[in-house]
Amino acid sequence: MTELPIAQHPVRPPQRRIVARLNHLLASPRFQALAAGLPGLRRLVRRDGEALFGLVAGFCSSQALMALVQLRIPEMLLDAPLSAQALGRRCAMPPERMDVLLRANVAGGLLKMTRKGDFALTRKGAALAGVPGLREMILHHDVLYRDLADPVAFFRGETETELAGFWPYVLGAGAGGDPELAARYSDLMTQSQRMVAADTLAAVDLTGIRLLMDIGGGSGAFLRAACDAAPDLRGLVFDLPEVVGAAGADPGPRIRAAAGSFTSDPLPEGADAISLIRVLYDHSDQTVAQLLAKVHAALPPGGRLIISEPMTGGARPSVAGDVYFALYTMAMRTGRARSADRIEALCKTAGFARTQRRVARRPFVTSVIIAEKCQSKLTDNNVRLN
Ligand SMILES: C[S@@+](CC[C@H](N)C(=O)[O-])C[C@H]1O[C@@H](n2cnc3c(N)ncnc32)[C@H](O)[C@@H]1O
Repeated sequence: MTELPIAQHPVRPPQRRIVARLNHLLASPRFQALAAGLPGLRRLVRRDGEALFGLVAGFCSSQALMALVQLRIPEMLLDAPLSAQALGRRCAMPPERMDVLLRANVAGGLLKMTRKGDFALTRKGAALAGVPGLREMILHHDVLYRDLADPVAFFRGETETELAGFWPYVLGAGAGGDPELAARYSDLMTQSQRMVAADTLAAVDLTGIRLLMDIGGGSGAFLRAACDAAPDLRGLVFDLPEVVGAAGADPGPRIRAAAGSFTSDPLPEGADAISLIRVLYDHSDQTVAQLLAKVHAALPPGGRLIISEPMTGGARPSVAGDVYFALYTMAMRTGRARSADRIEALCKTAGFARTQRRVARRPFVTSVIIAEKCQSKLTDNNVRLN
């Protein structure tokens, strides 16, 4: 590993000197030891230390969670608490090792211990067993975990990531062309789509929309939920041929499907609103700019574009957006998680008159932006509504 030189700052303005001194003081083991004993600072030092240790140990917690999920322990505990011995027997694991696994998940807040010493689900643990798609999402993280094994190489872009192969569809129409893989991906997406659809529809008013085209709509789960919410709505799924034609694909009543690639084919006509649900973050800025321009051209005056996907926190980085989704999309190697500001800017460059952010219920599930095409055919002034 190459040793990098520590940055040198020959001349620092006074404010920076103060910040630098403070940083050096906080980094000094002597100060840390002293502060840990001082009544005023003790709590602060302990809180910082615990937070730091949480980050240091985070990968162990994630793997303890993975084992819990792989072994289906949350499902086994749904009806009643069980002992480490009983769970060990069911999972072919020595009881003392099972005890370590269970305790790690007690520390993680998913399990709790009963007075008898058995293990039971906490509220979060029960949710883990019930949230659609969460189990599948955790299980496929073994791929991302391997991709992150050499983090410096990963961040430098030197890793041949496995995740890029897991989602071959993002490489463009025709890539992969494997119906079994397409069905597996659609299944994982459909599971989590229910939550994304619910949160998107809670943030969006579909009144007045007659035909909603969901580009990259997969198996049509979002449109089914949208049609349930708006009885007069019809839907059109536009997705790659191997997704639209996957075995058993049936988007449902009032929904048609059209096969094609938004990178190389024209978009179907006639929709008065278009949705892009978890599509933009799979693609480069260039592809997104071209797609948004196509969407803008396909909409009638006043037509709306609904964008829903997890976003980064912009000036306030978040764990969901800037740790999980940013690294995930980086491992996919074709796209990136973007902030709401960035997506709005791309919409405006594509010609949209107005953009509006909608408060999403759970930003770790999705965030929503509505972009509106100008009512008249004249060029608009790019107004932002907030
Ligand atoms: C992350 S999935 C999201 C699926 C669905 N919207 C959801 O939220 O569950 C991205 C979708 O975009 C589709 N897609 C990717 N590239 C495409 C392209 N060039 N043309 C049309 N659809 C594409 C994929 O097949 C996939 O269904």
